[in-house]
Amino acid sequence: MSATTTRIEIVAAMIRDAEGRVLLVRKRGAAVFQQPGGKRDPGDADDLHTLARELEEELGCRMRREGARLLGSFSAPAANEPGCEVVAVVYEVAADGPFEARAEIEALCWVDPAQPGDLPIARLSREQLLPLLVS
Ligand SMILES: Nc1nc2c([nH]c(=O)n2[C@@H]2O[C@H](COP(=O)(O)OP(=O)(O)OP(=O)(O)O)[C@@H](O)[C@H]2O)c(=O)[nH]1
Repeated sequence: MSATTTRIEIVAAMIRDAEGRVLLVRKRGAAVFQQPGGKRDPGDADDLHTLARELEEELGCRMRREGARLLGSFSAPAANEPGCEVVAVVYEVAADGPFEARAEIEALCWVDPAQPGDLPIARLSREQLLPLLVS
């Protein structure tokens, strides 16, 4: 990416179920699935606050701050904004469901990180985040 590439900075979540599958979401009108999360708001106290707010808005679930694990910062070409780069601070977190598609989320799915198959998945998730969970 060049120095002039527009960066989209987000906080993103890896949420796993009892079988180890990872929760992905697809925004309305988008072609690919990606991690739940989103951009920071000025009123957010910290990144976990951003994440809890986004997860509640998008999925109606309650994130647990305790046990949150910072996985790192990752970047890739943005899924929905041509020519932009997404830079994501990513946490593995637990959340209490039920999980349902809300607000701008049209669909959600649980994916085996070792075998995502041919589901359309954003590059950040497919190339960098899902592989972190494969031992
Ligand atoms: N949330 C999220 N965004 C991602 C991921 N991968 C990726 O390329 N992106 C890009 O980053 C953009 C972030 O926008 P967003 O829609 O999640 O942010 P937001 O909820 O704050 O939206 P808003 O701008 O409508 O308030 C997405 O449109 C997408 O192009 C990902 O794993 N999670």
